[in-house]
Amino acid sequence: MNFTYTSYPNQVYFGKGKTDELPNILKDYSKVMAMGEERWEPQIKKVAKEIGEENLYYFPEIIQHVPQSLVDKAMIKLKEEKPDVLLAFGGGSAVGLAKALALETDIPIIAVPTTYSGSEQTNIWGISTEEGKTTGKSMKVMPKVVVYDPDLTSSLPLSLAVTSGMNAMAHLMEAIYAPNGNPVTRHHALLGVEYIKKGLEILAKEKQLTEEANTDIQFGAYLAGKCLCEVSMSLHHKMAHVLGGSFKLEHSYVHTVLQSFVLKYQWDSLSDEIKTDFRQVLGHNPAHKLQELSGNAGGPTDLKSIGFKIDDIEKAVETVLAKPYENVAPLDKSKLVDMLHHAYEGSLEG
Ligand SMILES: NC(=O)C1=CN([C@@H]2O[C@H](COP(=O)(O)OP(=O)(O)OC[C@H]3O[C@@H](n4cnc5c(N)ncnc54)[C@H](O)[C@@H]3O)[C@@H](O)[C@H]2O)C=CC1
Ligand SMILES: O=C(O)/C=C\C(=O)CC(=O)O
Repeated sequence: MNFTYTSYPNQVYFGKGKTDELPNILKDYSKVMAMGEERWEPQIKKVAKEIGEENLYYFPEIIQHVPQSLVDKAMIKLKEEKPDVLLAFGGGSAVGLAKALALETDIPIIAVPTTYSGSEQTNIWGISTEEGKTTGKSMKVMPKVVVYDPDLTSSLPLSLAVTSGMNAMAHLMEAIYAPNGNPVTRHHALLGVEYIKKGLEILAKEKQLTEEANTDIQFGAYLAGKCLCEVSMSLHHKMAHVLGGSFKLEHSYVHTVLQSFVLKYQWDSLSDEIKTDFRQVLGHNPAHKLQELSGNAGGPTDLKSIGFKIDDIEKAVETVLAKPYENVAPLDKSKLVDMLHHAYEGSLEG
């Protein structure tokens, strides 16, 4: 073996009811700026009550893909309130806003994820403007503590549980074949695939987010975020950021549909060892299996149904190629256009 591996430090609490530990986790800070949608106000207000209401300022506005205008608005409040810790309560969008603030201020983040996005485990930030989405990496945005409480993700509607689980699955997939991959990350990624696959199969069978499925997917999502942080993102994430950031499609839907088509695109360039790893966890046709995991659980399987326009294919590919991520398969414009046509129709044949 011959590899380089970087692990990223943070503390993880995982289990039902772990949110109750927040007052203790926050005890060394004097002022909390909490951000999260109104659905989490009761939980945030409960923390405020326990640490003293004057010690917590609550910012309830959250917008997906973190528009710069929202960051500016939250920054004005941050300067008034002078927090020494940011509490991100919610999905990747709440965590994303906290990251944008931390990037400029170096204030630490405590994250309480309520979806399976994995953002809470990464040093990756993303901010959108009219020109599209810019992403980058900085240790300033890596949450110091992450509290995974299945009691919070249990309220996810079935459809979102499927697509958010598939968002995490996409992180695992790109970690398995990352150009700068390593056996430690790959081992965790394969384990994550097993957990998420099991959870999604329960969703397909039971037609509801059972406690077992929720815990399986949430644990897989923790591993997925960790893996995403440890290696670089490739074609799939680049394409997803373009479709989400520039064409305003829903983040987890894009990830859900795209990944089977990108895996097919990459397949012939993967080593035999990596193909074997994929087959071990996803069966003889991993791309089909990924599509089936979403489709059988009622998730989307084509770009057409999630609002992508066929006329935008060329522009999307050009945007990807203008600033590509390093990728295992060569990036070829006509092949990428063809891939998006197949993804538009939801057809893995041909
Ligand atoms: N920087 C990183 O490493 C990563 C960043 N992201 C970013 O995160 C954003 C997407 O995050 P997501 O979590 O997919 O979406 P989100 O945070 O926008 O939430 C999606 C929807 O789910 C609802 N929701 C959240 N938790 C819920 C719950 N427990 N029960 C019921 N409804 C709930 C929200 O109200 C919202 O309508 C994107 O901007 C994406 O770029 C995503 C993954 C990794
Ligand atoms: O696409 C993902 O799920 C991973 C990374 C991002 O979304 C980057 C961001 O925070 O915008």
